[in-house]
Amino acid sequence: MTPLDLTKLPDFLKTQRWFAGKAWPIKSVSVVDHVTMELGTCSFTLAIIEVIYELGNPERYQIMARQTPEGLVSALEDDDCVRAVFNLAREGRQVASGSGRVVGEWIASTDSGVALPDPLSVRRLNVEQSNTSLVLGERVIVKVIRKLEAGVNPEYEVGRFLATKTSFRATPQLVGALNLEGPGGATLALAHRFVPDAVDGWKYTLERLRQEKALGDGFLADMRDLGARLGELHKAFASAGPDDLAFSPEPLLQEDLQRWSASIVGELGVTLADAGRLHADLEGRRDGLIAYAKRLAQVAPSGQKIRIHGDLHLGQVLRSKDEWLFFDFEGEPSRSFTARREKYSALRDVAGMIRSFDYAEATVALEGGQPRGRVGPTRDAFLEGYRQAARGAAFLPDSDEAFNVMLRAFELEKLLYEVRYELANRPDWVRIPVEALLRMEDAQ
Ligand SMILES: Nc1ncnc2c1ncn2[C@@H]1O[C@H](COP(=O)(O)OP(=O)(O)O)[C@@H](O)[C@H]1O
Ligand SMILES: O=P(O)(O)O[C@H]1O[C@H](CO)[C@@H](O[C@H]2O[C@H](CO)[C@@H](O)[C@H](O)[C@H]2O)[C@H](O)[C@H]1O
Repeated sequence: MTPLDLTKLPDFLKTQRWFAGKAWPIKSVSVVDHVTMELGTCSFTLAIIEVIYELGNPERYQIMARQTPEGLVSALEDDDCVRAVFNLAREGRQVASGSGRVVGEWIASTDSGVALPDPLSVRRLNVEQSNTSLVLGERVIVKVIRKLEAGVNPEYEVGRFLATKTSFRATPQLVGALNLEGPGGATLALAHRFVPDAVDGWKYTLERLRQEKALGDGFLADMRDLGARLGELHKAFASAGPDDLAFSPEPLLQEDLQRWSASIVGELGVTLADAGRLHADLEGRRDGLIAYAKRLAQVAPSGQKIRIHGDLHLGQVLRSKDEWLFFDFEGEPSRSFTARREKYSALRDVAGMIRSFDYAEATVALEGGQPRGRVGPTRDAFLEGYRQAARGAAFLPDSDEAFNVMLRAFELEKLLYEVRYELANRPDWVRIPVEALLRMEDAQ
């Protein structure tokens, strides 16, 4: 097989949808590890490359490509190669790499439900995404992970935990994975059950808000259900035994609350410094907002820290057959894997979803002046479902007051994250979290 022409990599990267560094001048690209894949009719190079920019931190990416006289071509454009990559996981095969090995894994306990058609069709998911997803036989969705981080991938770890250690099924089950073991170790691909005809929660909610000026009972019942499923997800996380160190619940201590509170105050400083130039009126809210974070440090500690979803919003749930399913457990993309794997208060996920209701209402209002005021009932229904499902759980704070103070502080934390996220990615959207910050009443 012709080796890859490394001098062509920067140009190749700039044409790839998943490449996050398009705006930055590249200084150099080097290969950290590679595998020559000779898989039946398909041959290509799987390479882990490191991109060094003129400015900023280096990034690692996975490419699966082959050299042709016309230039580099992605192997995933070839259906046979997609099937061959999938079969590495399906058959639990191993292939040596330059400094480690690629290990395929098929999760036996979920196998029985995945009857794959033969021949196995391949469909590319043409959506804006930071990875590359392919649907096989309309039964399995394989996500080839592009930007690689150091450490254990939370989406792999959580998917494996839920599929093998719990009976929680409100999620497309993880059925297989490809991991690179060795010095450049990383999760390379994940295979989940594909949910046909699913609509994501964001599209679903926007549609309902567009149609229903006054929210109907059906929509509020769906939101109650969403809350209940989240309560069950948290109960599944909290069910880990004491030997499962990555998942077992831990007591929530005063120092946790103090650490989280200090971190929110720090994020407030950074965020107002960035956003304050565009939205001068935010500065006047600084003290009022700091009070929310400070109240968090004064709460009497109760409940537990558990593993959580970590980046929960309406785009991270699917609606299919009148059921909600949670997916994409990779956590907030801007944080390190270590930070995303930390145990936290479950209320952080609750706050994330509540923020999404405000985003949905603001989006519909911007489209054509639909009335405001629908976040409150949506939030109430969602919280009612959550509290009912999680009632008596050891991970929840032991008083309503602590519940509310913590929830408000995590809503503020998410709002600040959203301001930074929007400034970096979608400046036109920054007004949504900024306006919500301006609306926050003074903490009691
Ligand atoms: N199991 C699944 N079944 C059906 N559709 C899915 C499934 N998982 C993901 N999707 C769809 O694929 C899109 C991209 O998946 P996601 O895991 O969010 O990729 P990325 O992390 O690259 O953004 C999602 O927005 C969703 O619409
Ligand atoms: O889905 P990702 O893991 O990439 O999450 C990131 O992008 C989200 C936007 O796509 C962002 O979510 C924010 O916008 C949503 C509407 O597009 C809204 O529903 C969310 O509530 C809001 O936070 C998310 O924060 C970011 O991590």
